[in-house]
Amino acid sequence: MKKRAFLQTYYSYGLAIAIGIGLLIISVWGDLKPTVEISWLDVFSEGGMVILALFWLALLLRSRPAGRVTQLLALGLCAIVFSWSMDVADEFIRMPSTLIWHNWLESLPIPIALVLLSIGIYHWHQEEIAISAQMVKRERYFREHRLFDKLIPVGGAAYLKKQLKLSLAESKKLQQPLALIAVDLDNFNMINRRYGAEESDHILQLICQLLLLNLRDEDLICRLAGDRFVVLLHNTSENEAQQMSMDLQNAVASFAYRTREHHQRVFLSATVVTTMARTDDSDSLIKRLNLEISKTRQQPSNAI
Ligand SMILES: Nc1nc2c(ncn2[C@@H]2O[C@H](COP(=O)(O)OP(=O)(O)OP(=O)(O)O)[C@@H](O)[C@H]2O)c(=O)[nH]1
Repeated sequence: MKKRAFLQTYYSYGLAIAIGIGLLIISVWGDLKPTVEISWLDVFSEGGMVILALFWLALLLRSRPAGRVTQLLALGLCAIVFSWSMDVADEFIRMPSTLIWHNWLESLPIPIALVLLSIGIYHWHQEEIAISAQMVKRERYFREHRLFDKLIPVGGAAYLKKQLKLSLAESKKLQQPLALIAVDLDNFNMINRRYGAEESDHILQLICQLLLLNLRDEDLICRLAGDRFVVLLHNTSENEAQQMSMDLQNAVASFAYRTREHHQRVFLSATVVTTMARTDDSDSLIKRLNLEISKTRQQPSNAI
């Protein structure tokens, strides 16, 4: 069983058993209230809170890998769901007024939950700092997961346009050169047909990693479309950008890869072009890059 599926089962069963035991305890000591005494408004609002907390728990367990942060947050949320469930049960069951300990079932888990959640959120914060350091070449000014590519964890075309607008404004203000490099894999259509979509997806992911390795921390890479990546180079001269584009081209050409199934050696090459941002806006700059790629491809020395 996968770790995430195991976690989901483990916490769901644990929580269901805890709630079951809690209900059993209060129903042994208490009596069912007559319908007229039940406050349905309280039942719905408290029930809604339980459903919300279950929703948070489900999102957490579905999205996070196993580990200390997940464990602390999940335990904290389980304690909240347990406490709020007991609160709902309290609306249906009347406990003898001489009993005081049953209130602990509702009130005790809450401070425990808050402590667990606080420690979990603190470690989550530390984890986020570490992840942000690794994401530095994929996000420059902001993170917007909806604009990130699902297959390859870098920004897509919409993210590139937004970042380009910000970079253009910044380079104008600071009077610094802004260079762009486009890397387009050659004959990727053939790779797709020969090795299948799954293998080609994997190759695209690896190529993106390879390009990332060859960039500086202040550069930003996005996937403009299919097999075309664009790199934004802040405060970079044309000569520096040309040198980097040659490095990227050489990196792709020397990419040594064997397919996962039949271990066939895959050879790749890329058409790489460089352009400097001048007076144009983000749309015309991207258009210019695409045109440069087509022109370079049509040159006889690049005919494939
Ligand atoms: N596996 C995979 N293939 C993709 C993805 N996006 C686009 N493609 C494929 O990439 C190929 C791009 O085709 P073209 O634009 O003709 O590029 P090309 O075959 O590299 O041709 P040239 O660029 O002219 O060398 C097509 O076969 C697309 O199906 C993707 O996310 N995954």
